[in-house]
Amino acid sequence: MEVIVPFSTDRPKSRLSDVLSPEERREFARTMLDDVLDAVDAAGGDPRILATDAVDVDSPVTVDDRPLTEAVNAALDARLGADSERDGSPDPVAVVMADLALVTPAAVDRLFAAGRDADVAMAPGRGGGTNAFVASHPEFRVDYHGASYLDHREIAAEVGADFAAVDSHRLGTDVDEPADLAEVLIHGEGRAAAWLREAGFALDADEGRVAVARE
Ligand SMILES: Nc1nc2c(ncn2[C@@H]2O[C@H](COP(=O)(O)OP(=O)(O)OP(=O)(O)O)[C@@H](O)[C@H]2O)c(=O)[nH]1
Ligand SMILES: C[C@H](OP(=O)(O)O)C(=O)O
Repeated sequence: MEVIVPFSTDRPKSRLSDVLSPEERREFARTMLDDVLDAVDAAGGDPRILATDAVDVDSPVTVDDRPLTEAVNAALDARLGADSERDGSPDPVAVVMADLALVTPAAVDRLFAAGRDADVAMAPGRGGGTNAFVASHPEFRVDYHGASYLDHREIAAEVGADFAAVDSHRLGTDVDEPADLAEVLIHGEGRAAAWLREAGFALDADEGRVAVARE
């Protein structure tokens, strides 16, 4: 299955600016991208990075500097279309964000399986975002930001697409804020977790909810 992986090269991960410098945020975003690409590959997916600028990586890259929603919708137009000459449904296409540092091949495989049974199968992120989905309905399009998971469920209903929620801790954990780094240190098995340890981050379980501290 083709898997579009949106990736912003322009001031990535700004919500981590209290704990990482601009150069570190670029490096960390890149390690998360590499983890996502490895998991997609290992699950038998065919990743294509949809980036705001050139990225030096072993998978194909499409550069589109429009805002996220427009760029993803252009990719969906090209793949799902509303092509009246096509027989049956379009092939499913997945969109998986590049900041899912806990993702594993098994988690991607579950997403693919759900996408074979529903017109739209979607993994919400914490806080109501949309971390990953598979769509095979010709009219499904995205509207990211805010509680986009709820908006996407509504869009699916409006176009008459069956919708399935994919309940997954690994797909549901996008790394946006310093508190999310604790999840990466607790559950991460890839390069992002190793990068954080190398950069001096460790769990801080002294008070209340487990957080991270840097040496
Ligand atoms: N192609 C593309 N990808 C984007 C864009 N904005 C964000 N992304 C990617 O979409 C995913 C979710 O991004 P966000 O967490 O909303 O934004 P971010 O830039 O990573 O982080 P913040 O600056 O903290 O909001 C990540 O994989 C980003 O790399 C964009 O304008 N275009
Ligand atoms: C792109 C956006 O990501 P978040 O800001 O929730 O990380 C969303 O999922 O709609």
